[in-house]
Amino acid sequence: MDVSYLIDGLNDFQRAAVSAPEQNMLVLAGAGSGKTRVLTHRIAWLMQVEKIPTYGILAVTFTNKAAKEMRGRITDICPFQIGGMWIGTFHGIAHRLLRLHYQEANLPEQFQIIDSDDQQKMVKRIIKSLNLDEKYYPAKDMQWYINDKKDEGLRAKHIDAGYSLQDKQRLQVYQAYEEACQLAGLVDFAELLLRAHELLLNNAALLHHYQDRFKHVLVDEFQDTNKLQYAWLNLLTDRDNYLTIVGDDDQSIYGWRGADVENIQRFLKEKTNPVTIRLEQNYRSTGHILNASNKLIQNNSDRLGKELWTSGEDGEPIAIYSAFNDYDETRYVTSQIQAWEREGNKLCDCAILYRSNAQSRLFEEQFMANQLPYHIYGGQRFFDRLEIKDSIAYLRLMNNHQDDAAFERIVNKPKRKIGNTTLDKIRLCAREQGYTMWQASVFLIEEKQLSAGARSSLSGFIELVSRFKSETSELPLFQMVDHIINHSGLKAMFEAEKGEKSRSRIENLQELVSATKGFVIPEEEQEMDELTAFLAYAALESGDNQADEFEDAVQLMTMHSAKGLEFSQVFMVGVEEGMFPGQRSTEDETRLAEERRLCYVGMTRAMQKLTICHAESRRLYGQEKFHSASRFIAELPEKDIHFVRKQAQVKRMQPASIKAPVFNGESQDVQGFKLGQQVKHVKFGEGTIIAQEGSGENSRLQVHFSDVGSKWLMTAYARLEAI
Ligand SMILES: Nc1ncnc2c1ncn2[C@@H]1O[C@H](COP(=O)(O)OP(=O)(O)OP(=O)(O)O)[C@@H](O)[C@H]1O
Ligand SMILES: [Mg+2]
Repeated sequence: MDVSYLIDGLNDFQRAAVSAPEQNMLVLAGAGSGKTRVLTHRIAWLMQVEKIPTYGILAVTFTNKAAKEMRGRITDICPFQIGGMWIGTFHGIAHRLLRLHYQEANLPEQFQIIDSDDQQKMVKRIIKSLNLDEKYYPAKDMQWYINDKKDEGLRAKHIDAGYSLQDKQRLQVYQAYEEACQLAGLVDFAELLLRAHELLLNNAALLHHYQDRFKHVLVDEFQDTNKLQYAWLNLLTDRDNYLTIVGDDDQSIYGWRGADVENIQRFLKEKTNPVTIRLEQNYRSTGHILNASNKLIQNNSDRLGKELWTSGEDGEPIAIYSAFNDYDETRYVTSQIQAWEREGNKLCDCAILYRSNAQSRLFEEQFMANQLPYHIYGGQRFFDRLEIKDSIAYLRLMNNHQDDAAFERIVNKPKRKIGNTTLDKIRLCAREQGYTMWQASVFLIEEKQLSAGARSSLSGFIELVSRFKSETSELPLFQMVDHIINHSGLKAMFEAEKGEKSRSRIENLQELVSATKGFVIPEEEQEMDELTAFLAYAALESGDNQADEFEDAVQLMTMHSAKGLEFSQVFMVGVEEGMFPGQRSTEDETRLAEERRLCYVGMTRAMQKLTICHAESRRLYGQEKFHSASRFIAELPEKDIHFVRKQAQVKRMQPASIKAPVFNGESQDVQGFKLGQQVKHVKFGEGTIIAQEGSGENSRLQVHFSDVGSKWLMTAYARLEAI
């Protein structure tokens, strides 16, 4: 078979990696050097040249989207079906293993995955049930504590209780939480991995089976694996099989979540004869973008060290836009995107990257006003909407009566007169008897330990859920969901609420029916029944695969979620001291280095055009904040950047000298005033209009006065005079 097409278009180093003999291998290289491409071609090569069957390959990626793309790319370059290949995220793969081997993993067959929100609620209930004060043990902190320990591979029983009361009680919460989850058959995200690791660690036969099966395990974005993930990979490839890792230490951006870049060194030390291949040619970005990102990252110490070059053109210098404020920043970006579209480019080739999700709001408003289609990644997932979580909780409880998280969520939803007194009794009974909420309810009903009213309401609920199970057991999934939505009272409850919000909730319920109708069990997950596979999908799906992804729309996302992606034109916004790097990161070298890596990730997403924006003032949490440009901007070489409005920079240093700012963005008239206009106020003196909000009677203007600084004024009452 002629496989030269798999290496033809590659450079020598890429080719060496793709066609290497079977071995443990590290591909260490900077952004845009073709790591992901090499990984895909390597998989195709292994199958065609080394004759590794599809089921002999396990590929791990960072997101579901990346997994889907990788499957697509391999399909494109392979002449045969690759259905049996395992490609997924750590969570997805761990989940499959646990489903397949739930008994060995000591889980009930119907175990369910809980998300972070459910987890927090569970932790909260545990803290309460242990009579601990949430002031000293905030549920969120305890949740972090638990997940952190799990990421390190530690169960409560492995941890030394220590001497302080606080340590002891935290451990007590962890232990009680573990017990509650075990009883209810619930598995949180960190638990998926921990169990999957223990599953292999404690079952030699199973471990050998998978070691024999997966001849090659290949991992993309390896720099962001945590200790436990590495331990699992290491264990799985500890026989006559091989681990290939692909990564870039300069792009390690999840340290705060336990990712450990030391894993690269561990790999080199612990695996047999690891071979390192470095790729140094960048194919993604223009010369200016590449050079500036290289220079930026050189400000970090402790790097493995890489230099990237490109044979491509220098392109345009990076544009630095100094906005007056956040509105100005938004308007500028919008006008640039409109111009880009007018030049015949596609909107989906254009991305706006920010440090935190909250920054998307102004862009959304501006895009809506300008009728620019946009897609936000990492916004609220469809499956996280309240009404969808409610419906899914019914499905879960029907599927597994012991699911306490689902029970708590819907026992009184819609209201069926099961109040807190009854619930507290159930919780107490559950704790004392070691029961789940369901078991405790049945017990209390049978033992007649509740008031007649409470008993009848509670047995009504228990019967309802049991009935659902028998009524729907023969139905296809979408009819099952339809039945539940209509007969649980959920739909009627939202209908009774009236208003825009409830209308959209009802539409979403309909959408859920459609989603289940269109749901196909992935080819490689055929062992699961439809309901189980769907519930897993709802829990693990990233929310970024929604239909409008295919629409031509501007892409908005955090720099974290942009990892691995590329766009012709990129805007990085809010690049200010206090925002990026964030306030807390400026006080800590390690955090600052991680922020710089994030900046490197952001910049290297751009192929042709990169614009970095910062705003001199910004409304945050209802307050006006003044920020200077980020130190990261100052770290870029002069020759690779171009200030779009240098004047604003000068002005920032000497605020008193503001006279006639040049305004480049679009501006609309607000009651006769325009952005950038000079005005006079009776009390504050002379100033410049730097922002506007709202329209007509309710409009407000922000004016920067030479003497007193910036003030927001109601246009209608400020009695401003144009000068
Ligand atoms: N040999 C090559 N010839 C032409 N284009 C290439 C070559 N290798 C990679 N590319 C292209 O360069 C771009 C970057 O490749 P890829 O996404 O694989 O890089 P990466 O190293 O995984 O980047 P990141 O670190 O951001 O994940 C892609 O558009 C890819 O198709
Ligand atoms: Mg990549």
